[in-house]
Amino acid sequence: MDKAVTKAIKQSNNSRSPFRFTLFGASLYIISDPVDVAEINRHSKAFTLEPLAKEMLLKFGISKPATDRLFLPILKTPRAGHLHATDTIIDLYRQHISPGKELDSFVEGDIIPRIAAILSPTELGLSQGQTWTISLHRICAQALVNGIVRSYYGDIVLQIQPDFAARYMDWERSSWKFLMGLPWFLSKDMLAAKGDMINFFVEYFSLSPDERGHSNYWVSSVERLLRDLDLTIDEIARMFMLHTSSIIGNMYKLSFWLVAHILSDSDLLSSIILEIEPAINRQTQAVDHTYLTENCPMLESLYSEVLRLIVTSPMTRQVSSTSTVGGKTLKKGSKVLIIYRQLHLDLDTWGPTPELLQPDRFLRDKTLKTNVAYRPWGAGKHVCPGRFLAKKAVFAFVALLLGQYEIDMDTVGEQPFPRADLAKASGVTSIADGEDVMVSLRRKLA
Ligand code: HEM
Repeated sequence: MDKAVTKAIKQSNNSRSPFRFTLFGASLYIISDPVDVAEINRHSKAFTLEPLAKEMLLKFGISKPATDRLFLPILKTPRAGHLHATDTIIDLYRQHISPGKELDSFVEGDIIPRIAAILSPTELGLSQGQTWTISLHRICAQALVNGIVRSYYGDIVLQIQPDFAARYMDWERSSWKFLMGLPWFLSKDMLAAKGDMINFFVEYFSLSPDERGHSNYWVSSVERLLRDLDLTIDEIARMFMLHTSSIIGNMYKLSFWLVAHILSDSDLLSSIILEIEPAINRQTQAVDHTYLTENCPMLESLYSEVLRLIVTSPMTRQVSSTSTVGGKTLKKGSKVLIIYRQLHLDLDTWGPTPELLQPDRFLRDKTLKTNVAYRPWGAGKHVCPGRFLAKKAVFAFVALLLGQYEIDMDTVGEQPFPRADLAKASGVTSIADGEDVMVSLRRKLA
């Protein structure tokens, strides 16, 4: 999709005005001017997500009556007031993982201990002096898919699905077939992976709270809400599968790109190790996540720069009242498509070679983070509620990996920097097939 849209923008003489484009048979307006994108994000009533979200739920197997109930205002929830269940679920994310005590206790009590356990020398079977070679993609998925899923649903996940990450990857690899509506006989792998994921959640939500042995504010609040709306267990499973994909779908890929960039530049590696060192205790595996997010300017700048280059998520909205954007009239009922990558490669903002990574770009210019051409988390009503959690989890992962191990990209065979698969537009860019890198780990002295 990225290639097709870039080509279409070039064919329109790099015009930034909204233009019509046909994608997989559907007609859309492509919006690529950062100012127009900001306009659309500001007017969430005129450019709405609701009909598209409903379409997705129906396609994902939620019945029509249940989908309708998910969009009816619920008055009895004290905080939610007039919100409907779909908005209430987003509100619950914000209550749970916006900066504050709830987020800190989730990060300290669940997230860091689980990532630390997965990355511990004992778990990896590494004794002092030994070197171990492992796929970087695998270690990122172990820590930031298995670790995060267990933080949300508890360690019972291990019993229901010991390698949740591997099953999730099967779904991620094949989910484009679902999105494109391929017939069943061409989608057997996707259907099997989707079925495995749904079965996991059916099994989980069939357990009593005692049997689960773990409770998470967001999971139990959303479960209660969906049960109150009389969704079936199968529908509850499907809803959680969709949301769990938002929770785990991007952090492991972001960590992969972040660590790959750090390892490919020895000066950058040294400066980041120096920055994170005070935040990690190798003996206890304790991580000071506040220190990491407040006192590591180079890591912070690199994180912002990597996000700029790897967030490809397309944002779709439906025009609910005829509006003018960028001098063009967009008719009610039409759809708009914003590809964040187009903003993030804007020549006026990022200079003549926007595709090149500059680790200290955001350190040199502190205004860039709020520039209209920088929106890795979206903006407006639908801005990502998980951005604070994502940063803390990814920084903790980087600190636990680089703080505990001497780590090298395996240069046997002279691996070039891994290529991204820009054809799959799913949030953070995936690693192209066969582009994983091997890294060798040696335990540092405690
Ligand atoms: C690297 C990590 C992540 C990236 C790059 C990312 C990116 C984004 C973006 C660009 C949007 C806006 C989409 C739109 O406007 O249509 C979004 C929305 C969303 N994100 Fe994230 N996200 C990440 C992590 C997370 C995490 C950890 C969670 C939950 C724990 C999460 C939950 C959500 C949800 C629920 C929405 C929909 C919000 C709404 O519709 O109001 N994300 N994310």
